Amino acid sequence: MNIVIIGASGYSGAELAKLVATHPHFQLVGCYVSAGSADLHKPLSALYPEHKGIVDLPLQGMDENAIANIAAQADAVCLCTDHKVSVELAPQFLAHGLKVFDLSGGFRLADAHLYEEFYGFAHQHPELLAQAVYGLAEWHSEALKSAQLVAVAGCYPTASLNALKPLQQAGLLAGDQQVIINAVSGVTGAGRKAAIGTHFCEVSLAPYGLFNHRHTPEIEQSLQHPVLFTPHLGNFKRGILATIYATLNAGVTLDDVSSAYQVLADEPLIRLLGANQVASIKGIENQPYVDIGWHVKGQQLIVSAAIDNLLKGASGQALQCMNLNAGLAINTGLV
Ligand SMILES: NC(=O)C1=CN([C@@H]2O[C@H](COP(=O)(O)OP(=O)(O)OC[C@H]3O[C@@H](n4cnc5c(N)ncnc54)[C@H](OP(=O)(O)O)[C@@H]3O)[C@@H](O)[C@H]2O)C=CC1
Ligand SMILES: CC(=O)N[C@@H](CCC(=O)OP(=O)(O)O)C(=O)O
Repeated sequence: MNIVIIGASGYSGAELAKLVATHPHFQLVGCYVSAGSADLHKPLSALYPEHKGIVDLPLQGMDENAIANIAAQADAVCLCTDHKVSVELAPQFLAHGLKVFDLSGGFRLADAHLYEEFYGFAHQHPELLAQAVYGLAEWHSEALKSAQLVAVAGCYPTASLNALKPLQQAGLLAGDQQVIINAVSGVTGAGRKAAIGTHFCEVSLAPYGLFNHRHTPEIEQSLQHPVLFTPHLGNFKRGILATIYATLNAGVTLDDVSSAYQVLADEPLIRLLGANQVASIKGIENQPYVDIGWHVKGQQLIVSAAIDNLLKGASGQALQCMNLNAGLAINTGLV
């Protein structure tokens, strides 16, 4: 596949550019930013010196000729752009027959009305929501093989869902109890553009998005179980640690929980740390995995799950989806 990345100068786009450029079967044929970008024409490696010799392609602008130029040279585009930009761009590429892998939340929710409530805009292409395949790679591998439009799963949902879906699927979670998810993200989760809230000297561990973060409906849609999700911003660069509290059905044992996780045992990018183990940021920084550990006391369950937000939470998982779509092993180019 010849691949173009839009939003290549951002944190997830730059990470994905490196993964595609070093992939054994994909070719990176273009890197794009907005038409008025301050980084126009610079090689990506001028912004990210660690990419030197790996991705030296220049950043091109999304001007009026860009869509046609990209359609002439690429088989697929990766949208590493803001949700609203992705919603605007995706249909234009689909109309040219290109595959679209969108890293934003623009196509993740099935109910268009939720976009007004949780994203703050009315969705302009609700007809595409039913067509989009949710890119939680390990859980939708069959549908991803033939998808034209992939809505790569969000970062917090990726950690939370891989930790909870095995238990939900095995019927272990008490149906009348909310699951509580407290998750801490590094600052790269907020993107590259400067803002006072993510300024190094201003960041202090604190919750945000209480009761209204857009990942709540995304998690609930896939889990089919109510959650109380609270994200936190931490003063570190990359990684997400989710600590999850749930009530188990009466009689469920630690062994039952451990057995339920075996559904993921053969997945190369999921590391089951096991019972009485905890996941950590250190374990997954710059790694493409999700790490999961669990503890049980009576009916109480605590699960910890960790991912690198820019890899398993964004570009790594996008590459997993692209691998499946191209008929390759899910971990090609990752491990
Ligand atoms: N960071 C993370 O951990 C994760 C991010 N995501 C999602 O991925 C997407 C990108 O996030 P992130 O990498 O953090 O964002 P950044 O803010 O770091 O990067 C955004 C990129 O989009 C470019 N851009 C802005 N406007 C346009 C436009 N109109 N046309 C083309 N390119 C444009 C920017 O360049 P310029 O402004 O110079 O044009 C930049 O390259 C978001 O939707 C985010 O929600 C998903 C999972 C995790
Ligand atoms: C720390 C921080 O700000 N994180 C972002 C989530 C990361 C992201 O970009 O969200 P998606 O995975 O939905 O694309 C936020 O809470 O909005």
